[in-house]
Amino acid sequence: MMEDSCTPAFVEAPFQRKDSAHPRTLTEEDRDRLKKQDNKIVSDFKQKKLEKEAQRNWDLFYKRNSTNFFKDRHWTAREFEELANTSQKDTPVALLEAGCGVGNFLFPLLQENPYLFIHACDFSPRAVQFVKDNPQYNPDRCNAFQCDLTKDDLRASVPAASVDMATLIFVLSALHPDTMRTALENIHRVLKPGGCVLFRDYGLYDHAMLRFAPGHKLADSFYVRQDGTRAYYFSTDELAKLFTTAGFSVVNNEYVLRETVNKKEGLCVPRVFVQGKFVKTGQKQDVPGTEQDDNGTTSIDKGLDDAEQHSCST
Ligand SMILES: C[S@@+](CC[C@H](N)C(=O)[O-])C[C@H]1O[C@@H](n2cnc3c(N)ncnc32)[C@H](O)[C@@H]1O
Repeated sequence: MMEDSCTPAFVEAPFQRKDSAHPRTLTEEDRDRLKKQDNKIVSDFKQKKLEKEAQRNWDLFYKRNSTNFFKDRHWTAREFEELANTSQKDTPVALLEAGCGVGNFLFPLLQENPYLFIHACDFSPRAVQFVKDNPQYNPDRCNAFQCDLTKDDLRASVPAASVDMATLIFVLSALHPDTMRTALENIHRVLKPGGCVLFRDYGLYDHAMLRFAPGHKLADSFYVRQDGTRAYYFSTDELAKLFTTAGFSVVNNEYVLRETVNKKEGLCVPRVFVQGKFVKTGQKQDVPGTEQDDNGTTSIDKGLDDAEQHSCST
């Protein structure tokens, strides 16, 4: 199985995979934590403020951390065979990295696969500037631009139906659930017919989700970190529904279980991620009840610090 440079050591967790049923068995303690989170939901007023300040909070995140927070993701070509450099490919492949951050995904990939051209966007202007300032940034192979996936039409920077693949790596979880479909439809417009989205993000009952203290829950599966950035924890079923309603068909969609080492506490923690491949079909389905209900804030016990709350080192 895949190994990642940003995690010193991990082993695949000994959990069972059962179709679309969730693979993790919750303990009494887990259930208790989830119940306590429900006792203190973030107020509507604060929720609206978080939505309004989403861009600012991510920009401040990059102001604090610059390019030092996320480590380069060297695992992606191993996890997604579509990204691998195969000798049969001699024509350029266009890729959109939606929510590119400071380029931890795109620079290793550009190095690995010489046939790729990457359009890379993020709604943090600071993150985009870090990408452009990277010595590896080459405008002949990369087009970095600022964009809010939920508001700005991607076609202003990427020709319609021109992209072979799009990647969403720990990005959709940062959006408010009500805006996820809009973001997917936006990506749909720039994909070629038959083009695909390669997806990896936080999964339901991930360790970080269970560790949120009361006062951090915004809605079902949706939380706010200490720094004001938000995180949604997906089930594979709702992910399938979301992509289907936005005009994609499901090729792969599964939970990925990992154990990561928390160096600070010397602990091995169970992580749950979701990984999938979704292909553009062109037909959108209106599934009733797609929209999430909106409910309306330190962490249980000692709580998680910023690094742990953002941890996605897989
Ligand atoms: C966890 S980072 C992932 C970055 C990158 N994909 C990687 O793998 O390193 C999530 C990124 O999503 C971006 N983001 C959040 N909401 C967004 C939105 N509405 N439009 C565009 N980017 C957004 C954030 O600025 C942040 O850089």
